[in-house]
Amino acid sequence: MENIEGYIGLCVCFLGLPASGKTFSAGKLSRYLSWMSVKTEVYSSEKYLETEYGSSEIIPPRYSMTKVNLIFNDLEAFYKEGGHVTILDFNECNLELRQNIVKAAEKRSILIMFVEIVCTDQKFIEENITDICKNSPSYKHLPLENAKDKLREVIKCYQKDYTPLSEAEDCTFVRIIDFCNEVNIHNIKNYWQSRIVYYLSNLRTQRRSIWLSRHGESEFNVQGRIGGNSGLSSQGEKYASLLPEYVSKFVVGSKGLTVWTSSMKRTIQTASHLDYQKLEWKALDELDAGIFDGFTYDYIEEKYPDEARKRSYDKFHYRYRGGESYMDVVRRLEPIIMELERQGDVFIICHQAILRCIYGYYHNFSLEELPFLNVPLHTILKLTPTTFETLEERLTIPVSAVSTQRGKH
Ligand SMILES: O=P(O)(O)OC[C@H]1O[C@@](CO)(OP(=O)(O)O)[C@@H](O)[C@@H]1O
Repeated sequence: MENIEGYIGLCVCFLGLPASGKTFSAGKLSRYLSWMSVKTEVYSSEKYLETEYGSSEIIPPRYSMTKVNLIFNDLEAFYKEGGHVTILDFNECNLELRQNIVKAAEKRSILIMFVEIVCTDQKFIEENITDICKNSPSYKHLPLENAKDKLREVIKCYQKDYTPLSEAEDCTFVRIIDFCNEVNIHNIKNYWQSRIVYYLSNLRTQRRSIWLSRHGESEFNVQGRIGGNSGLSSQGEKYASLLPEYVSKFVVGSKGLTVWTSSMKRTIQTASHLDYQKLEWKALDELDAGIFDGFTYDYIEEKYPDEARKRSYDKFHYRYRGGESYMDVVRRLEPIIMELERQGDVFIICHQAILRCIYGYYHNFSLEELPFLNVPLHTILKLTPTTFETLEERLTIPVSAVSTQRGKH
């Protein structure tokens, strides 16, 4: 991330009532930025209230100037160690808190951007209340029904002095109302702020899943060759022909399903028996192995030992001569991620390196870990992002296939 002129870093400050979907959006934004190589950290502002929270008192504690300064001292330390973006998640939205934040940020040359999340969907709020009460350190020690009553009371308290952001405040903000049905933007100053607005205004906070699979085993997989555009092996064909049966069982609500494939033969063949709307994406094509396309790993090690060494030394950044690195793949997958965040039921059939990058985004793996993630052939993954983690189910289809997983060496 390039420096933001005149500032030591950017702080994205989420405001809104508890259970409105803020923590989900803040977590997703953090994952997205980290995946795009922007060093990002979420600071749970609640942590700074710990001593008072969890008592039998319903009136929630407030962030005094002293507390806001404590938070900002930590943010400052993060930027000084090379961090780029911090994300704060406040369970309230009032003028005094904003003024304290602006003061603390100005003093330290931190650029502030507010994100106000508004939700009026009672069903969604109630689901979130349950989720928070089961998972949040402030509530999970209480019996569920007591915790829910307490949180509802806390929400009422925060509602009393809720002041929406206003153009008159002269600060940068985006207000997202009811899952992006309405988005208000004010005073965006630079490239990263506009990227963040774009991401957040595509993000659907309602619970939904995506399904992922590699193509069926290919002829090249059997021969241990990388890249290429070969067709499916006989085992791969079997996988493709069984897919409709498993997809109809495993993919809930599959009527409106869209199947995304790459533009390569092996993914298109794998999807060929599926009777759903299909979309081909060039951006989902496998990592380009450049001049090594079609080679085996043994051959590369024998003929190009330096290249093999460089790749095993830093697999994420290593770019094949005339081809791509995993980092390049992440860059080209960004529009796919953006589109996925907007869409409903999607089943993606793609390739090993591509799947590792998408999977890593949803599970928040570090970039260095992506090239080693295990995504076996003939397995459907169902990922369901929630506020606190991405839930995963794996369905292995009983058709044997070679393993193409290689450990670190
Ligand atoms: O990054 P590594 O572990 O080499 O794996 C990526 C490779 O996975 C493969 C299989 O080995 O994907 P795919 O099955 O989609 O063909 C190669 O084409 C590709 O080069």
